[in-house]
Amino acid sequence: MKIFTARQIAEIDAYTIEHEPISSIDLMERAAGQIFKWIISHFPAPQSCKVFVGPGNNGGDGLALARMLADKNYAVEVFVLRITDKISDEAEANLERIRNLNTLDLYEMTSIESMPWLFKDDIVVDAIFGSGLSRPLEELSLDVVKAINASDAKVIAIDIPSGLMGEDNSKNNLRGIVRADYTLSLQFPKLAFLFPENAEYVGEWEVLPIGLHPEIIQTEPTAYKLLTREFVKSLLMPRKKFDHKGTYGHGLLISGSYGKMGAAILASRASLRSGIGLLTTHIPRLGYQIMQTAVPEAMVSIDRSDIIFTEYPDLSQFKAVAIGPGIDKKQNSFKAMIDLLKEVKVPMVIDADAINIIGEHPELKEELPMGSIFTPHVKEFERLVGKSGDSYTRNCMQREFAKKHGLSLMLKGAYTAICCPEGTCYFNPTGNPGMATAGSGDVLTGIILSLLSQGYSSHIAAIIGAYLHGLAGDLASVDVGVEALTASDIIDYLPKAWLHLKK
Ligand SMILES: NC(=O)C1=CN([C@@H]2O[C@H](COP(=O)(O)OP(=O)(O)OC[C@H]3O[C@@H](n4cnc5c(N)ncnc54)[C@H](O)[C@@H]3O)[C@@H](O)[C@H]2O)[C@@H](O)CC1
Ligand SMILES: Nc1ncnc2c1ncn2[C@@H]1O[C@H](COP(=O)(O)OP(=O)(O)O)[C@@H](O)[C@H]1O
Ligand SMILES: [K+]
Repeated sequence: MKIFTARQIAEIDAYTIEHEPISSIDLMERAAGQIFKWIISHFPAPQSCKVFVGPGNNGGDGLALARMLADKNYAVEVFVLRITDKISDEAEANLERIRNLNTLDLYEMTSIESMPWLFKDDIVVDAIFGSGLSRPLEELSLDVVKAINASDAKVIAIDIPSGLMGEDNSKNNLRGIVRADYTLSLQFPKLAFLFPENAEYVGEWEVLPIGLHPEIIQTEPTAYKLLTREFVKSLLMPRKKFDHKGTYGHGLLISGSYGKMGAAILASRASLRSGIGLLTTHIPRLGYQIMQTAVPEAMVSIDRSDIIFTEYPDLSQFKAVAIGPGIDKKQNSFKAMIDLLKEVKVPMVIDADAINIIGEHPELKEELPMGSIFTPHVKEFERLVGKSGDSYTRNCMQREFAKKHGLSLMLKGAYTAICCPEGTCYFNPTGNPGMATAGSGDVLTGIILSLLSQGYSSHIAAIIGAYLHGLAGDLASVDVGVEALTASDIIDYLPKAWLHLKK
């Protein structure tokens, strides 16, 4: 699913109005109708609704919604914030439609003095500003937002919480953003919803389709996409009857050190559960018996060191190489890593301490093999790319780094972001907080190595890997819950995740 900027959404609205064609007021009616349907199914009447309305079309949506709710016997009070004398034509038309209704109460607010008391059982509809917000809130709208945030009422934001910018909030006044319980986004999610620091404003969000024109949605370019099952499924390569294990490639996993052999086991098992033909896991000597016992399907390559990574096997037979899970950052590992980066010609997955080593030795950035995949979490990302104060800026840095070095850079988190060398950034919706547990990143590395070995190109391996990993975690959480979920559970649910993805 494409994610557009606020400016693009305005263009898509305008295109729809001209080419469907549909009048702006009817499109608004459609939007309000969708929100209305959502509210009556989640909060059936009778309920007390207080609708706060701003000067633009977001306010217009709120006014149309208020009429629909009143008609359905909700106790509706509408508060029109008189922020400016100008009010959009569609909002004005909807205001006219309710002016003489005796099924609702209409108030004009010129100062915070007329702010109503908000009760715990009230539903507050936030229709103050939508995607047309151009600057941080001030004066009356800021005061109203603060009052809404101070209440215990259930807050439903139309399209986007008022005060939140669709993309860049690095210069916003954070006290002037509605903290919604639910955000009902029209047709598309906003980029800002995917950043962790905005979760407290957005609450639970849902996308409500309003029938914007499919032609422009298809042709309008965007750098941001949210992964869907259909899209990920379309990337899968079918297995053919006469395929053999050579068809699915031989991968090399360099993993583990003294005290961290578990990482090698988790990544190996995940790789084998994701379709790889042959797997060799290179580990320090002392891990030999552990590996052979825990993962009999994997071949084992033994380092001369008992406890760390210091060398690697002949690379000619491998279709992909992954390095990182549990390797540590000792000096000899760093040296072996330099040689490896110089010699490798196949795509790599670079994770954990392998990322940290490159972060500590910036000169290594010049050696990064093209087409590789980096899988940092935020801390590793900062060591590799640099620090930033907010997620939007971090995302810009991430896209820039991926382009500059010609690689896929995946930033792991609740909406893992995968930035590709050509500039697109995909966000992964699968996964849950149960996956914030030791070793779940190692599992991801194993899955991606497996996909690369099978011949998937780098960014596609990253996309399928992230989606499948999160899906396995989601399916596991249904049975074991989020608290008890372990990285091994993610591996155990990979079979179900594959079946679910291919359904
Ligand atoms: N026909 C359409 O274009 C549709 C628009 N829709 C709704 O319209 C919204 C976008 O409408 P608009 O573009 O009118 O934008 P808004 O409703 O967000 O309002 C923007 C207006 O507020 C002013 N403004 C912006 N920031 C301000 C600030 N900080 N303080 C004071 N005034 C400020 C702007 O100058 C502009 O007049 C969407 O979020 C959605 O809810 C939906 O009805 C679907 C159809
Ligand atoms: N709240 C969350 N929602 C969805 N996925 C999550 C969440 N927390 C963690 N994950 C996923 O779990 C994995 C954790 O990786 P990482 O931090 O490297 O763990 P480790 O180093 O313990 O292996 C990532 O793929 C991340 O996207
Ligand atoms: K809003």
